[in-house]
Amino acid sequence: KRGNKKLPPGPIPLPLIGNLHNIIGDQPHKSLARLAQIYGPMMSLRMGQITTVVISSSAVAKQVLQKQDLAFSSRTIPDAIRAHNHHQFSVVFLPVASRWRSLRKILNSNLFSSNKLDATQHLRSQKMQDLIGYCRKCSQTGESVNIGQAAFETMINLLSNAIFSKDVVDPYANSGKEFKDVVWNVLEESGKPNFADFFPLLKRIDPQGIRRRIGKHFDKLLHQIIKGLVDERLEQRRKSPNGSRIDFLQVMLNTSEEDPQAIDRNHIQHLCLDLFVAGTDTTSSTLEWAMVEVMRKPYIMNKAKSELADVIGKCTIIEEADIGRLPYLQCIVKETLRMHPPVPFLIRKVDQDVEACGYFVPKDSQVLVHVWSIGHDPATWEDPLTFKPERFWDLKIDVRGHDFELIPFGAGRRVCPGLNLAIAKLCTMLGSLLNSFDWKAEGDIAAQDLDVEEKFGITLARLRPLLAVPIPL
Ligand code: HEM
Repeated sequence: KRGNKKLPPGPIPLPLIGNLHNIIGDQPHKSLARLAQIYGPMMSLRMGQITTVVISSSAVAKQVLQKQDLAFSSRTIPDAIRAHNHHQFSVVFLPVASRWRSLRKILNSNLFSSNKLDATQHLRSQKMQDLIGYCRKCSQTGESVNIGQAAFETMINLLSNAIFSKDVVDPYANSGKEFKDVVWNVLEESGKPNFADFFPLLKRIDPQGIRRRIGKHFDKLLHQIIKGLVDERLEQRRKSPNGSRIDFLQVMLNTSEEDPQAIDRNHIQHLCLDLFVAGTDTTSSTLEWAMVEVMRKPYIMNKAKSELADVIGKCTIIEEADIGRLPYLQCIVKETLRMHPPVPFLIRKVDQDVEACGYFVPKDSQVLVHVWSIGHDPATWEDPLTFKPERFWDLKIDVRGHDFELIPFGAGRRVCPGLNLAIAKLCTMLGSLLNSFDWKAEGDIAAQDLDVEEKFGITLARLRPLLAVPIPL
């Protein structure tokens, strides 16, 4: 309590563990949504020793992410992320200050601006052809495609082409497995619950703790694989200083030479790691959910296929320029992001005492904006548990962080910088898969019976990978 302002309401914490018993389990997003129905859209809990404020309505989200954005713009740093001091270099975890600003500016101007995205469209189109080629090969042998994994590999190569102008994974030859596996290991370790995050005192007993576990994967990705790619480029630049290649690595190295304050060698490597970690699993698990939902409902599958056939023509790969003419496809992608946001909570922190919505939020509180709950709020969404792309026909709610009823990419100054790329890729991957093949579930399962069980980790993925057999049209 401060003055006449109190902490938001919440369940009574137990000694030591606080409210961990209220949320522990494999579905913490659902446990927190249930608690919010009792305690309201702004509630407080103790997660071990950490005061946590959970925001579960669009109105309160708008207050903290738009009106008081700066006060809520830091992030809690999980202990794992301190391995190799990643938090001191990472655009995802740096506080909103000059270093973070210059990294965001480099990303926005040189990788994600609409001009840059237009100019690099052909590279991504090639990766779509690789994905469809891979599915075609599976269709000839009758093999199933692990949709999430195929999309994960596609995203890795798509990013590696934008950054390094090369593929780092070859799904046909199963080479480049190391790169893919290391990115996956980093993701998996970062998603594991870690008691040191709830009980900072534990860090005194074992200061390295989880960092040892994740550290070796960070080390491999940062100091061996990414460093190797950067070294290789520096060598090429030495040999031919007037080389004409302009990819994101080249831009970062040029910027670093002109203004070492803006970005240095360490930041370049950590930024590459950030992009592979933030941009791959988020996009591939959303695509997997979209395929599951479409396969479960034949009327959605047929409607999407007939839109694609009418507008683009059957068996054609979808280009980014086509997306504007495919409104139903866009509705499917938005509905997937509403039902299955890969990032169920925005994780923020306040660095000072703050007052918001009449409550007191003490310095260093963790703040969770409950994206999943907001997207399932029955006050906004009729029949929220049903997958219904049609709801977006006449609805002017978008996913880009301006409409607080649906914020799968976050909002405010920390909004996801890769959102336009992610939306474009979700539409082109889904559209191309649907337009090139019919799909059936592997084994004896009827597509309509595919389950929607979730696995809570670094992303909210499907519990079992979707294995689907492509049938040539
Ligand atoms: C479906 C795909 C994606 C989803 C749902 C998603 C979602 C998010 C969310 C919720 C945040 C936190 C925003 C906040 O706190 O307000 C975020 C941050 C971020 N995302 Fe994405 N993202 C996706 C794809 C991508 C891609 C493709 C990239 C880049 C290649 C990317 C790069 C980043 C980065 C660098 C941040 C940290 C931004 C910062 O803290 O300043 N994301 N994303």
